[in-house]
Amino acid sequence: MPSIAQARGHRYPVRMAHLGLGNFHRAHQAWYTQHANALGMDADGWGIAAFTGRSPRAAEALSAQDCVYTLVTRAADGDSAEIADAISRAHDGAGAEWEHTIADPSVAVLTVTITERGYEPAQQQTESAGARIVRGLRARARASAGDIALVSCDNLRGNGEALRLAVLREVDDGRLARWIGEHVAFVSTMVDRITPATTDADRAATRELIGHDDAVPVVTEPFSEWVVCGEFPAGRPAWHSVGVRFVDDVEPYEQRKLWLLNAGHTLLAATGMPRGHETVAEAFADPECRGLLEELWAEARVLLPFDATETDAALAALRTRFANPRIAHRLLQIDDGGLQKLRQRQVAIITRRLDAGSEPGRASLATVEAWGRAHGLDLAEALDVLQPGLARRVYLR
Ligand SMILES: NC(=O)c1ccc[n+]([C@@H]2O[C@H](COP(=O)([O-])OP(=O)(O)OC[C@H]3O[C@@H](n4cnc5c(N)ncnc54)[C@H](O)[C@@H]3O)[C@@H](O)[C@H]2O)c1
Ligand SMILES: O=P(O)(O)OC[C@@H](O)[C@@H](O)[C@H](O)[C@H](O)CO
Repeated sequence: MPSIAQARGHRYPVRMAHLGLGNFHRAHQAWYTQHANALGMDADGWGIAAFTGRSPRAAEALSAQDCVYTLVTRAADGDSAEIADAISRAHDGAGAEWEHTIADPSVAVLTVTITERGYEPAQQQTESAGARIVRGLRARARASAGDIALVSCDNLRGNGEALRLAVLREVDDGRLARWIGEHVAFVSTMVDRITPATTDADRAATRELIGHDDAVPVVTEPFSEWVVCGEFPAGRPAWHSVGVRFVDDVEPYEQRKLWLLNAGHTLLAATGMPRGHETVAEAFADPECRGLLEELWAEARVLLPFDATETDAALAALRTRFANPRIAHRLLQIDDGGLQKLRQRQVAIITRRLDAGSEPGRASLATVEAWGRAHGLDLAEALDVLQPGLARRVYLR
């Protein structure tokens, strides 16, 4: 393993950009890119220009150490460290470097992790993620820089299409809309790797592990998965050689991930926090929360197009992942943006079950009820805030 100091000397040429420089990007897309680079199948390798979504802080902190950082893989029985070097430069996404980078013909791929909220129109005067992407694409069209693939890596069903809509909503001129139609591919993906926010204890553990300071390490779990569906008209890293699966239909994988893992997290956050739990592992160890979680999984698994053996294997892996006591995944972090998350998770399960003529699911309703209570709403009000008319569907079956 190179040291941070050695890795700082070498930078891959920027051929990829990323919007939403958070921990997840650094543990997932950047990690797959680094491992593809290490195979040496592509002589130059792929460097990433990473941009922050809302505040410049993450870019400043990462730039201060030449964008090299420690990725700590935290298993139930110990930590291992690798030096991550696929990010070549980091910037504030609000600045002009964003347009320069997106207009660069060497840049073939833009990945995004902008959270579920990032797909909505901007509040007040802030630039929405869609508007920012359009600012970049306008510069690219002007520079005749050619095709690019936009790859959504957020926990959303049909995330490639959701990104396309979020971008097109911000386009007000027909020529640019046509250029986007001809030159921009929107790629959907299922992404999975539990990656909590970094704490001071994580920084101390990293120092212990590597023998020197890293101000911005990322701690993640051993499990990782990326399923991708779409075209890359200008090329991409050799991700297929490092475990990324390319499929014709990503929807079943998205549903499995959203309705088992993410809905499970949301249930543990909504029902675990009022019981005094702070992390996923704590709530998972509470028989009350665990019982509801198992019920939720029973409600969701019947909706999935996988055979019983495959779903059993996914659930067995999830039980191990959620029980990992060394990953301090805070329920408060999962709870943030709960409204948008519940719509993708519990509400999707409830409506699919109602569509199929089944009862809505006790555990899914209990999650909505707990979330509603925390926001001063009763169950019927919470259901209608999440989806107008849903309470009527649930009660008048
Ligand atoms: N952390 C995980 O375990 C994990 C796993 C799978 C998928 N994801 C996806 O990645 C997203 C980011 O997770 P993270 O752990 O990196 O979070 P983070 O808090 O570390 O980073 C979030 C990033 O998104 C940007 N962002 C937030 N709201 C935005 C908006 N409205 N417009 C543009 N950019 C915005 C922020 O500026 C920041 O760069 C999640 O919301 C989820 O959709 C995360
Ligand atoms: O990342 P969010 O904020 O969309 O949701 C919180 C968790 O459910 C999520 O981060 C999972 O840990 C992740 O999706 C695992 O791959």
